[in-house]
Amino acid sequence: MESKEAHLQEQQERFGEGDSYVIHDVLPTELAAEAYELVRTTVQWDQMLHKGGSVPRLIAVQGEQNVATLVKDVQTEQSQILYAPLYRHPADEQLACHAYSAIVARIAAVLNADPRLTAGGRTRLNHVLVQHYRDGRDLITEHADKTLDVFPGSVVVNLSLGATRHLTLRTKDKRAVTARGITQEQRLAQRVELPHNSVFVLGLETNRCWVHGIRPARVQCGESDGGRISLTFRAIHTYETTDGRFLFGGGADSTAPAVDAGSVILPNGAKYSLQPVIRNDEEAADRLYKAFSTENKSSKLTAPEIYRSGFNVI
Ligand SMILES: O=C(O)CCC(=O)C(=O)O
Ligand SMILES: [Fe+2]
Repeated sequence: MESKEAHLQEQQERFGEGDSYVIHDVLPTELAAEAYELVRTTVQWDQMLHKGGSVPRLIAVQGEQNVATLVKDVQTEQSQILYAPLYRHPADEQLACHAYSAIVARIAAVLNADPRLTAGGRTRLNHVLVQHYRDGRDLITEHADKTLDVFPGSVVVNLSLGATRHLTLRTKDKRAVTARGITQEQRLAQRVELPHNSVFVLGLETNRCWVHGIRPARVQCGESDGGRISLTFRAIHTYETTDGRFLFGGGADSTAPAVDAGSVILPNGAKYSLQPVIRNDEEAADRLYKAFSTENKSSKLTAPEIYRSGFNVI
């Protein structure tokens, strides 16, 4: 049994740096049949603004909400505080993170039960960016996913529902390619087919060295003009209290001056000090934007080198 599975895994086509691949027929048949319509009709869609314009697709953000124990250092009294994962990426304003809706929670439960998607159970897909490509014209431009808030060692899990589209992968740097005895420096490109009910697993090494995007459908080449919904699940290790006042965790600035906001103890026992969220600080927002832009371009720098001590700006 085990060797058959290992054999199948070996045969699987690998993309990017070899840590990325497609898994087909991920959701059980019944769930796969109703998921597209249920997500489309029940999710609260938003328009996302980037550089003053609407991006060409609809977006919704959801995450697992949990209750932590709030501990004030000077008091013995404890209270409870609600928090949710925080995933920061370039947008004029971060969209509100809603609790997992019923259909998204059902999908997340299936994905979280698969050890390939959770680093063998060590990480948890606690956040999703849901995107509706309404027809073949909607797209996402090439980018690297922003890993400031992503759990190191996790994978990005991108579930496709509806019409088949293709994801384009392209190396950030030129690489030496030899064809017919001639060596040239060029950016490599790969095309990944994303049919209904497939998951594209994006490994973080591929994300460091390659950008990815979804181009408009090539209808004349047989691609469908129909709607597609992608659910990009991530394991996030930065959190925001749902009152919007504090953040904590992996992507928060660990060197910020201590405040007496107290600490939180999560259900798993982990303890973090609360950092006040910084808003409307152009200088801080600009530094974060520059770091995002570096992640789009650099294959040399790792996330800790790009984001250093973290950020408290949203
Ligand atoms: O829709 C897709 O499959 C890609 C989504 C994506 O790349 C992202 O949300 O970062
Ligand atoms: Fe992406």
